[in-house]
Amino acid sequence: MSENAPYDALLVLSFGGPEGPDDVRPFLENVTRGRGIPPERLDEVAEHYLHFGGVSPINALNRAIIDAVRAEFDAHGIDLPIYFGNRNWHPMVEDTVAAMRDEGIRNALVFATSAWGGYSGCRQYHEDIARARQAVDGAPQLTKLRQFYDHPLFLDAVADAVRAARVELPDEVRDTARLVFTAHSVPNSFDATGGPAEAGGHLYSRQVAEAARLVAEALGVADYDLVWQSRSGPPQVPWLEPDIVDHIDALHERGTEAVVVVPVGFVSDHLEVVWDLDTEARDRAAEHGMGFVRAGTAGTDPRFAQLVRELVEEQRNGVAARRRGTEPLLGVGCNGSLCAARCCEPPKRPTRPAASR
Ligand SMILES: CC1=C(CCC(=O)O)c2cc3nc(cc4[nH]c(cc5[nH]c(cc1n2)c(C)c5CCC(=O)O)c(CCC(=O)O)c4C)C(CCC(=O)O)=C3C
Ligand SMILES: [Fe+2]
Repeated sequence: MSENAPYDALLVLSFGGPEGPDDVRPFLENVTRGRGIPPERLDEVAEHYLHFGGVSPINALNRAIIDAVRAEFDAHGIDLPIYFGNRNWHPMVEDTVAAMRDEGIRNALVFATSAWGGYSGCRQYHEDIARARQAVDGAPQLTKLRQFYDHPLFLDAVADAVRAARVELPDEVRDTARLVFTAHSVPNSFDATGGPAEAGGHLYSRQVAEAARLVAEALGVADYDLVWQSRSGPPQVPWLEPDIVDHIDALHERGTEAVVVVPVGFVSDHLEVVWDLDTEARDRAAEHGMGFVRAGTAGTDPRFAQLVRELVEEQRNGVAARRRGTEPLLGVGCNGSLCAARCCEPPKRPTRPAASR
């Protein structure tokens, strides 16, 4: 096939999540295989899923994003079929890529549901693409679209979600409520190797920090915090800190009366949002008598579908990239090739201490 063949489909590639109680354990095993996550942590996370009947909201949210992108494509005369595949749960990306081949797809674009660079948000999706192609004879060519952490449509959707959340706070604390951005923590060692080596590392945390700054700027807020959530690995392995729940304690100590929590690190209200924020962080704030609201995520905003269309048009038609930030912006790769040589190279995984085996 010619390198210049037109693109003939879009694959939406995501994390995946369980759809019932029996899925929870096998899903968690898929996520954490070879990752050095302690079994106690898995028991705890399984409980979080079971609390919601073993169903993660993530698959339904991704299907809603796909419906919105379909409508956006139709409105703009883009006739690409849209497929859905996941890293960790059904529809698994390997099965989706096989179906794409069977339906005659030769050269597809891939939108991964993470705005960020870094191992988990970018390189691991390249790896998923490579693994799926390896599993499927005659797999289509798959070109991953870029990171979008500073795209105006993403930042404006987040800023409007903050405005909408703030209104829900009681009048007395609305103006003084502290803006707290949060994103998924990662091991420090993974953050350190994020991005191309010559760019200085820490691509993920730098992009998250810049997105938070740009959203705060759009809101006219000078003073805000950026914290992390959903840490998992063994306690002796350092991850990005502070944790959101510890931070709520710290803010309470300082006399903060209310918080607006902004999950800028996530595209949709999946389990890490509805458990770690809407349950754990909210309960802690309530214990302190603090006001608490949580902003929505960008995935349900109509601008999110426009963003996906713009990324497709950049790749398909050479339309210029729109962005507000200045951190390195990568993420494009064909058939699982990395953004740059050794980009986001994963350090050796921490192994579990002998005593816990
Ligand atoms: C940076 C990042 C994103 C954002 C970028 C992106 O969106 O891609 C993200 C998203 C998500 N993480 C998710 C779920 C989980 N992440 C886990 C574990 C881990 N995440 C990590 C990082 C990230 N994760 C890391 C470094 C680990 C340790 C294991 C490893 O080194 O790989 C575990 C294992 C159990 C535990 O929590 O310990 C689960 C269940 C879900 C789905 C939720 C649902 O089902 O609704 C989503 C969208
Ligand atoms: Fe995660």
